[in-house]
Amino acid sequence: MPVQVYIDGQEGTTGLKILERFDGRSDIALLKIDPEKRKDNAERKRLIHQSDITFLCLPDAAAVEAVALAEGSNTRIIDASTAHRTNPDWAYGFPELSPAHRERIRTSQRVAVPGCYASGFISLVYPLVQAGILPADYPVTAYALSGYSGGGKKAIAQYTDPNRDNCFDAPRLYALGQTHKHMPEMQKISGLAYPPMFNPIICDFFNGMIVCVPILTRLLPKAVTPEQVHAAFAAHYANQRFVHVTALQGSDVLPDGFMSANPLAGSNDLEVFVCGNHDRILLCARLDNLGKGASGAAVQCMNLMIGAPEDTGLTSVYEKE
Ligand SMILES: NC(=O)C1=CN([C@@H]2O[C@H](COP(=O)(O)OP(=O)(O)OC[C@H]3O[C@@H](n4cnc5c(N)ncnc54)[C@H](OP(=O)(O)O)[C@@H]3O)[C@@H](O)[C@H]2O)C=CC1
Ligand SMILES: CC(=O)N[C@@H](CCC(=O)OP(=O)(O)O)C(=O)O
Repeated sequence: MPVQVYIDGQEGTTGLKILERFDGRSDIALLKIDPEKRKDNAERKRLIHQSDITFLCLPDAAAVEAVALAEGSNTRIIDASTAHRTNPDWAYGFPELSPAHRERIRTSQRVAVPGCYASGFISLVYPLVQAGILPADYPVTAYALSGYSGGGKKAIAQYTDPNRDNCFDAPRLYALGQTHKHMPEMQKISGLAYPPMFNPIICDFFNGMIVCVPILTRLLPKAVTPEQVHAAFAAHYANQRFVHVTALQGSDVLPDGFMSANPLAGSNDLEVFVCGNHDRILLCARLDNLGKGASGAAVQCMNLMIGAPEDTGLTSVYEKE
């Protein structure tokens, strides 16, 4: 019997990407809303109640509303929005963080999909806090590059407008007031005592992302080398299908010295890089903001929840091990 799945927000950037990942699956039966009725609450409620799994690919306020509409049903919800990521009643949808995270996702009625920047950040900081390398009160800073699809339909329309202003040609800093919406989950899930300083940059390419976290080793209570940090990541992510700890990098990061933000586009991969030197270690996470940063992670969570192989419908640029 196929699992009945409804996507609330099926016409949006994330909703459409989830649909793409369902191509060819016979274990799923999709419940589709008439596009004319996509904001009709009675129709949304009917489909949410009819489904076994509902994905929410909506702005935060509409996601909260959808959860209220689901009341009284047994529907399991996977929310791609920011609304429930720090809510203790919801599982945080990042199975590679620990066996406990994977198990909670598998058994939960409510799963929040991590934010794209947060996925990169947490993949770097959580293992080091757990390993006792990074103290909870370390003054963590992060900067990140994102393709414009991370801004949803509105940003895509701005960037693809043939008459756009030339300010869109250049990378643009934003969230300069240090209030980016991913900061609460970055802090809480990583186990940090304070919010990080976080500076995102939106760029003129469709999808792809790098999140960077610099570590000044002289600020750490215990001496640590890049080799030890690399070993901690390798142990933490051993045998994960989608999280890859790349070889320890020297000061020249990649063969030509550049790290591009888009080679994982379309995949559900996340790569961890340990760069820099003994004084200044630079951690980088590279992912597709629409893949492991959104729809890929959402589908991975669903696979766990319905007992399907975790990688069904998901691609990796790495050979299957
Ligand atoms: N893009 C990304 O990289 C990521 C996005 N997310 C999150 O996923 C969610 C969706 O984002 P994204 O796909 O980018 O957004 P989009 O703006 O591309 O799509 C949102 C969709 O929701 C629909 N919608 C809005 N209000 C309602 C409502 N009340 N009832 C039903 N449908 C409604 C919109 O309809 P209409 O067509 O009328 O606009 C639109 O189709 C957001 O919370 C976002 O923060 C998460 C991770 C990454
Ligand atoms: C480039 C860009 O605008 N990115 C979005 C984040 C995309 C994302 O992952 O956001 P949620 O998962 O929290 O919806 C932003 O900074 O608001």
